[in-house]
Amino acid sequence: MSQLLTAAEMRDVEAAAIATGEVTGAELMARAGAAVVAAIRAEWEGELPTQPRAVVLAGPGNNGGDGFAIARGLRDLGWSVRVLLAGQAGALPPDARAQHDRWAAGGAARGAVLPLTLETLRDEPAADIYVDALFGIGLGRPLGGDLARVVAHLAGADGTLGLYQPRMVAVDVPSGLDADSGRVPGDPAGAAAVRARLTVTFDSPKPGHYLGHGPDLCGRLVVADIGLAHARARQGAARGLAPARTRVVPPLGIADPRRSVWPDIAGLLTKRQGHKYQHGHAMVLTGGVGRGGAARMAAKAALRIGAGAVTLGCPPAAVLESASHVDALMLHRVPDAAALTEALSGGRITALCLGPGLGTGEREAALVGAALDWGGAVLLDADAITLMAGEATLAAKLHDRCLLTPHPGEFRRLFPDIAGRLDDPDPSLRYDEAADADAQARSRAAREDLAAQRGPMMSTLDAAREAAAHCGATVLLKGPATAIAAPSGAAVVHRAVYDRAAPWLATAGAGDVLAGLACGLLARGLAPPVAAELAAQIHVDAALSFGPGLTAEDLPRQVPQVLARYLAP
Ligand SMILES: NC(=O)C1=CN([C@@H]2O[C@H](COP(=O)(O)OP(=O)(O)OC[C@H]3O[C@@H](n4cnc5c(N)ncnc54)[C@H](OP(=O)(O)O)[C@@H]3O)[C@@H](O)[C@H]2O)[C@@H](O)CC1
Ligand SMILES: [K+]
Repeated sequence: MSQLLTAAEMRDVEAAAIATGEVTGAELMARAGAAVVAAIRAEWEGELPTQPRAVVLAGPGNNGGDGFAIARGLRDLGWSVRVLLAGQAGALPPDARAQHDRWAAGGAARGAVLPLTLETLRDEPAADIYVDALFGIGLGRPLGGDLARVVAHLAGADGTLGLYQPRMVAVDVPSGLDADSGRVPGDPAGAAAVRARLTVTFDSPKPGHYLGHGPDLCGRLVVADIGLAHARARQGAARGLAPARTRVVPPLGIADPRRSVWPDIAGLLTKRQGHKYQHGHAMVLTGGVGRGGAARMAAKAALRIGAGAVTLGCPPAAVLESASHVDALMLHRVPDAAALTEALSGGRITALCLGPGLGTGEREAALVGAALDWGGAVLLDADAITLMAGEATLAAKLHDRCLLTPHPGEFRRLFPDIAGRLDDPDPSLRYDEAADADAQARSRAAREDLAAQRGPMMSTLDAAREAAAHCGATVLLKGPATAIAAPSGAAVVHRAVYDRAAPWLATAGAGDVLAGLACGLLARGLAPPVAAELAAQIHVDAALSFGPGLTAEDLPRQVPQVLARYLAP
C-alpha cells in the first residue's frame, strides 16, 4: 500500500467506507488502537518489565480517541496506564468521547483521567512507554499556549529528549508535524514537534512521513492495515483520479488491490534480443577542456542502465581529453548549436542529456535552445537548469518529453515564486491563487482534486507538482525524499529515508550519475516520469548495495548488481 494520502484524502476514504455501511468510525478507531498496541509489543518486545507502565497523552480530537483505545488495550494486557487529556472530555468528537467513556467506566482501577499540563506531565512518575495521541492528521495550525510548552518539553527543549524519545510511540504522526508536508507549523527548524522512536499510521502513509522533518521525527514508521484498502481503491476510481495519484516508491509491500498500477520494473529494464540501436542511443554533452568528468560519469551510467549506445558530444578542443578516458563511449564534435541540431536530425539519437559540467556561456545557452527545439527526449540538469533560469525564452521551450532534475538550489533559481512560497512559514501563503482560479473555472472534479490536496502548509511534493504543471515537463526535485511530478499531476515520492537512508549518496558527482541513469532510460524509450522514478530508485539501490565509502564513480559499477536483482527470475 504505497499510495500516499493527504489528510483530506484520508478523511475522504474513511467517510466513503463509513457511508457504505461496511464499517463504523468506532470500529476504525478500535482497529487503529489495536494496531498501535500490537506495534508497541513488537517494537519493545523483550525490553519491558513484567508490569510495564504507560502514560497516554490524549488530544482534543480523534487522535485522542485512538489514545483511549490504546490505553484500554494496554490495560487489558496488564499494564499500568495513566491518561492525561488535553481539553475537556465533553468536547471530544463522538467516537473519541465513546472511547473516553469506556476508559472512564473502568473506575478507580484505571485511575482518574488528569488534565494534561506541563505540571501534571512532570509530576507523573517516569513511564516505560509514552503514547503521543495529541494530534494526528487534524493539526491545522501552530501549537500555542500550554500545549506548545508540553510538546516542547516532550521534544527535549529542557534536556528531556533522552527520557521521552526512546519510549515514545506517535499515533498517526508525531504531534506538531503536519501530515501533508512534513513541516512543523510555526517552526521551520522542526524542533516544536514530538520526536518518536516509533510512529504507527493507518491505512496509507502520508506525504509528511517522508518529506521534510517527517523521517527525523517519526523514528521507525509502521503502516497498519485497518481494513480500508477497498474503500480507498473505490474512492480513487469514483473521483476519476488516476489510480494512486501519489505513490511512494519503492512500494512498501503491503496489501493493495491496485498494486498492478506499479510499473513492472523487470519488464521495463529487461533487454530482448536485438541490435544495439534498438536499445536507444543517448548523447551526453560535455563541457570544455578539463570539465568533462561530470558528463563522462553520466554517460557511463547511461550505458550501464542499458542504453544501446552512448555518445559524448564534446566541444572540439575537449574531444581528445574524453577520448583518452572511456573506450565504450563514442565521441562526436559539437562546436555549436548548429552542429548539435545536425547531429540530432540524423534520427539515431533517442535521448539527450545536458547540464553536468556543461558550462553557462552563450554557446551552452544556444545548445539548450537547440536541444529543446529538437522535440525529442531531453534530460536537463545542473548548468542547463541554471541557463534556463537566466533566460525565460529557453524555459518557455520546455515540453512533455523533457525531464528536469534540479537540486533544491537549482529549483529555487528556476522557480523562484514556487520556492518562495515553499519557504514561507505563513501557512496562508501555501496556494497559488491563479492556479486555484483556473481549477475553479475548469470543473467540479478539478476543484475537488485541489481540495483533496490541501493541508496547512506547502510541501516539496506540492512544489514539484506545481513546477511540472507550470513548465509542462516532468520535474524530479532532489532530496532525501525525492519528489517526481509529471505535468499531468501524477507524482511519486522516492524514499531514501528510514530503511533506505543512503547518507553516502551525498557525494560529489552523484547527481551526474542520476542524470545519466535517467537519460539512459529515456534513450531506451521510457516516458520521462517512469525514467525518473526508476533512475531515482536504482541510484539509491546502487548506493545501498555499495555502502559506506561510496564515491560517485562507484555508482555505475554497482548498477549490474542492482539490475541482476530486479531481473532475477
Ligand atoms: N481518518 C481516518 O480514517 C481515521 C482516523 N483516526 C484517527 O483520527 C485522527 C484524526 O482525527 P481528527 O480529525 O479529529 O484530528 P486530530 O488530529 O485529532 O486533531 C483535531 C483536534 O485538534 C484541534 N487542533 C488542531 N490543531 C490545533 C492546534 N494547533 N492547537 C490546538 N488544537 C488544535 C482541533 O481543533 P479545531 O481545529 O477544531 O479547533 C481538533 O480538536 C487521525 O490522526 C487518527 O489518529 C483513526 O481513529 C482511524 C481512522
Ligand atoms: K500523534
